[in-house]
This record gives sequence, C-alpha cells and structure tokens, in this order.
Amino acid sequence: MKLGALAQAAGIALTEGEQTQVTGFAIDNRKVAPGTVFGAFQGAKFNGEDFIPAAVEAGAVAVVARPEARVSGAVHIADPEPRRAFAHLAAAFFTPVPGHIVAVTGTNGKTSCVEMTRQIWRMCGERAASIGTLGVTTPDESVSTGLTTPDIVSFLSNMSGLAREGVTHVAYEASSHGLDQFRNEGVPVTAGAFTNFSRDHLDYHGSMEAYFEAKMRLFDEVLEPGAAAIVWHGDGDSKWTARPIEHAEARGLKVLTVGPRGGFITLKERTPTQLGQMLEIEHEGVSCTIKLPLIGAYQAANALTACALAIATGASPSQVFDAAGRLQPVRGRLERAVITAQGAPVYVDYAHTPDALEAAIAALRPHVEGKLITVFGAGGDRDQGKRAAMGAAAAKGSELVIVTDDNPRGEDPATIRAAVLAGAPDAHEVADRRDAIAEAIRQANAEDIVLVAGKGHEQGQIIGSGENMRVLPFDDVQVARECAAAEARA
Ligand SMILES: CC(=O)N[C@H]1[C@@H](OP(=O)(O)OP(=O)(O)OC[C@H]2O[C@@H](n3ccc(=O)[nH]c3=O)[C@H](O)[C@@H]2O)O[C@H](CO)[C@@H](O)[C@@H]1O[C@H](C)C(=O)N[C@@H](C)C(=O)N[C@H](CCC(=O)O)C(=O)O
Ligand SMILES: Nc1ncnc2c1ncn2[C@@H]1O[C@H](COP(=O)(O)OP(=O)(O)OP(=O)(O)O)[C@@H](O)[C@H]1O
Ligand SMILES: N[C@H](CCC[C@H](N)C(=O)O)C(=O)O
Ligand SMILES: [Mg+2]
Repeated sequence: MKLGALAQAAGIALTEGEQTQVTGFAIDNRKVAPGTVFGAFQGAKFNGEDFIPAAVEAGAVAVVARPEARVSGAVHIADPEPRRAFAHLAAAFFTPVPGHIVAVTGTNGKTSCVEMTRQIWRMCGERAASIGTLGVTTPDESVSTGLTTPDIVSFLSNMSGLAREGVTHVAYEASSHGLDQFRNEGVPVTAGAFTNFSRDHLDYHGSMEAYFEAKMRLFDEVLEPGAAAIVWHGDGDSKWTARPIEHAEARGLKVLTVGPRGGFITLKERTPTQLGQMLEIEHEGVSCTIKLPLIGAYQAANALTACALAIATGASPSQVFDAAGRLQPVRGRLERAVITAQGAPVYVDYAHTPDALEAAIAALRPHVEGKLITVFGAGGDRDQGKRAAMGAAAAKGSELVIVTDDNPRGEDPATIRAAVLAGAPDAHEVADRRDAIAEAIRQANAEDIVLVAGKGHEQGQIIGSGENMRVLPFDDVQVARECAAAEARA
C-alpha cells in the first residue's frame, strides 16, 4: 500500500513520500523489516526516538514521531501525539476489520463483560471473539497475549486477522493504560461500556482524576460518533456514574444506563439462589426474569452490561436475555476450584482492588453459614496505596484473613505483606502462597467458604524484575485442588 493513501485515510497531511510503498508497521526497532512504518514513542523505560537510526537501518521507510525528533533517511511523519497518529495510520493498513466492535472500560469487570458479550453473541448465532486479560478468544481457540491490551500493532493485526477468519463481532477490553497509550484504537467502535470506577493503578496515573480521564478517552474519542455508551448505574448516586454520562452526552453518544437505576435495562430485583440468582429486569417496557447461573451482584452487573452491548449492536433482546440464562462461568472469576473433604467450597477470584475484594466477598456472603476465610496478597510494582485498603476490605468481610504473596515482582514481598497487614492487623501472615492456601483449607469446616483472591486465571507467580524476572508456575485453582487432596489424606 502507498503511504499517501494510508495518510489520507487516517486524515494525516504528508509533506513527502506519497508514493512510498508500505509493507508493515512496528513500534520496536527489532521488528522493523524493509518497507515498515516505525512508531517512535517516549515510554516509561525507553525513548523510542533513540532507536530511529536503527529502524531506518533495518529498512523503515517512514517514522511517526514528535516534530522535535530527528529523522534522516526516511519520511518523518511529525505529530505532537505520535502514538495517536501512528494508531490511525496503522488502522488504515490493517483492514478489513469485523463489522461490530465494542469496547469495555472501568476498574473492575472488563474481562468478565467482554467474555460474556462474546458468549451471548455466539448463542445468538454470530461468529464472535473477545480480546482482553484472558487473551484472544475466537470461535475456535483461545490464545494468551500476556497483557490486557496488547500493543497497537498486535491489536490491529489481531482485529484484521479475526475479520479474515470470518469473525463479525468483537468485544475488547480497554484498560486505562491501553487508552492512555493509544494502544487500542483506530477501528470503528459502535458501542462502549463503563462498568465502575474505584482505586487502582495510581502508580501509573498519579491521581484518581488522571486515571478517570484516561478511561474517558473511550467516550471522548475512541467510540464512533453516535455510538452507544452503556453505563452501569448502581443503587446509589455516584459521581463515577454521573461523570461518564456527562462525557457521553457532551460527545452526543447514545447513553444507555443499566442497573437498579438504569433506564435501558432496569434491574428491579435480584434474588440469590443456591447456584445462581434470579434477575427481574425491565427493558423497553417489557419485564422478564433471567435465571443467571452465576452468583454475586457483581456478576449480575457484568451480565446485564454484556446484554446491553449485544442489544446495542443489533441482537434481539429476547434472544439476548435467554442467552444470559445460559452463560458459562468466566475463568478465575468466582470459579469454584474444589470442595474440601470437610465440605467447604474453595472459590478462586481475580479481585485485586479494594472494591473488587468487597464485591467478591459480598458475592459469597449469602452462601456462608460458618466462617469466610479469605487468602490474598497485593502485586508488587503496582499501586502501593491500595494495599492497606485491600487489607481492610478483606478484614471487614471475613472471619479469617490470611495475607500472602501475589506477584511480588521487583519489590520485597515482606514489605508488601506489611502494607496489606496495616489494614488487616488481625490477619495471619503466610508468605508462601501454597502454604497459605493449605492453611485456609486446614481451617475450613463444612459450613465455611474459602476465597482465594488476586490471581484468578493467572498461571504464574512473578518474582523479580528486569533481567532477574522469573515466572514460577502457579495456578490457584490447581493448588487449591492439590491442597484439598493432601488435607483429605492427612
Ligand atoms: C507502563 C506500561 O504500560 N508500559 C507498556 C508500554 O511500554 P512503553 O511505551 O512505556 O515502552 P518502553 O519500554 O519505555 O519503550 C518505549 C518505546 O521504545 C521502543 N523500544 C524499546 C526498546 C528497544 O530496544 N527498541 C524499541 O524500539 C518500545 O517498543 C516502545 O515503543 O507499551 C508496551 C507495548 O505497547 C507494553 O508492553 C508496556 O507494558 C508493560 C510490560 C506493562 O507491564 N504494562 C502493564 C502495567 C499494563 O499495561 N497493564 C494493563 C492492564 C491493567 C489492568 O488490566 O488492570 C494492560 O492493558 O495490560
Ligand atoms: N462489576 C463489578 N463490580 C465490582 N467488582 C467486580 C465487578 N466485576 C468484577 N469485579 C471484581 O473484579 C475482579 C476482576 O474482574 P475482571 O477480570 O472482569 O475485571 P477487569 O476489569 O478485567 O480487571 P483487570 O483490570 O485486572 O483487567 C473479579 O474477580 C471481581 O472480584
Ligand atoms: N492487570 C492487573 C492485574 C493484577 C493482578 C494481580 N495478581 C497483581 O499482580 O497485582 C495489573 O497488572 O495490575
Ligand atoms: Mg481484565
């Protein structure tokens, strides 16, 4: 393809190089081949502009970089926000893309919503895929990418690859990091959802306000003009519900609220049952009951948000609500790993924020007759300010708390545990995660429930950083089963 045609499609003015042939896109000089457009960005660890000479040497024909960057031997596409310009230029190259693309942002619930939306579309007969923390899930397979939002080149090439495989519907997870770094845009997004907002990632964003503004790029810029903006509206009045609605209205999006106070899908009553819950809902004047086969208010919220996304992209409401009654559990989200020999169920959940821990505990609470035993830790090289609040949330909702390690990365694990324990002074401290899970299972009687939170679907414990980083195989579900089996033999 010619650079001139790509620039025109992206709305970028070129001063030279109209006829230059483009063969691909890269943001890492080590991935540049002859004919590549190289994106040189200033990052957290490196300044990509330092690699421009190496990229040109490797055959880059154009470089998207800030106006002040030095480019010689290739066309300089200068833009003060080079990540955005690169995303839009690359999007013109990676075509076609699926016709129905939706995005989900929010602090918690993104992965669950995209996965549930994919399932609902599939049950409605569409060829659907999801992209997010669990990787890329297509009608045929699931492939892990390692990050919630892959880099922009992988994101766009995944999108066009899916379209070529015949996928027509894609739900993707728009993390705040991804939105802030323009890692997930350029494709026409016809509906977006905002699940909720609470503390996380302040190590990266610095303040709640900056974190929120990063998320709001979804409504302010990424969604197509006139797209549907779905906002969860819980029981209370929260500025984190009002403000996304204001952003969506200011942009002229079609605001669809969902929840107990929602106008598009109203959740009128929610009754927990032994294995799930009954949801009495109303949509456009029609009432119906969904027998959701998943427990917890938070899973009801995610399921209804997914319903709204499917309806907003043209699915029939009655088929959608029927599909919601057949949703399969999302890996690592309140997943029942095992029932111990004593009779206590052990649940694995991905809660790694104070709000998520509260939600996971609230989900299990109606099912606890004896003690709730919560095992968790906090990740290293991530928001340190959330640790004590996570401890407090666990202590408030559990009879017994065991604080352990969860991906210490480059930090001293004992320091992380101490920060969590500051919010849960009566908690037990068991450094090794396997020992902690074994201890919880040992303490659990028939009426009790064990919650192992923080790692969900993750397959490893990340220790060290940089060149010393190692990922030790670790799967909470598997370890819980092994510990329960060992306890049964003891
Ligand atoms: C802090 C952060 O988000 N970093 C991400 C970001 O890196 P960066 O742009 O800061 O890159 P950098 O390493 O400083 O390098 C700058 C530039 O130089 C280039 N470079 C670098 C070295 C070299 O030899 N040659 C070269 O060309 C790089 O490709 C890059 O374009 O962009 C990279 C590719 O797009 C990501 O891999 C990287 O994720 C790191 C590994 C990471 O840990 N990210 C986490 C925090 C993250 O993003 N998490 C969220 C999930 C959060 C959630 O779900 O709650 C996610 O969306 O996954
Ligand atoms: N709607 C919700 N409200 C409150 N808590 C939730 C909600 N949905 C999920 N959670 C909690 O957050 C955890 C993570 O859920 P999920 O993976 O769907 O979120 P996410 O936004 O994709 O997270 P991440 O930012 O890590 O990718 C769940 O295991 C649960 O504890
Ligand atoms: N995507 C989230 C996941 C955190 C999960 C938890 N296990 C941790 O390592 O903190 C993050 O990178 O902050
Ligand atoms: Mg996720």
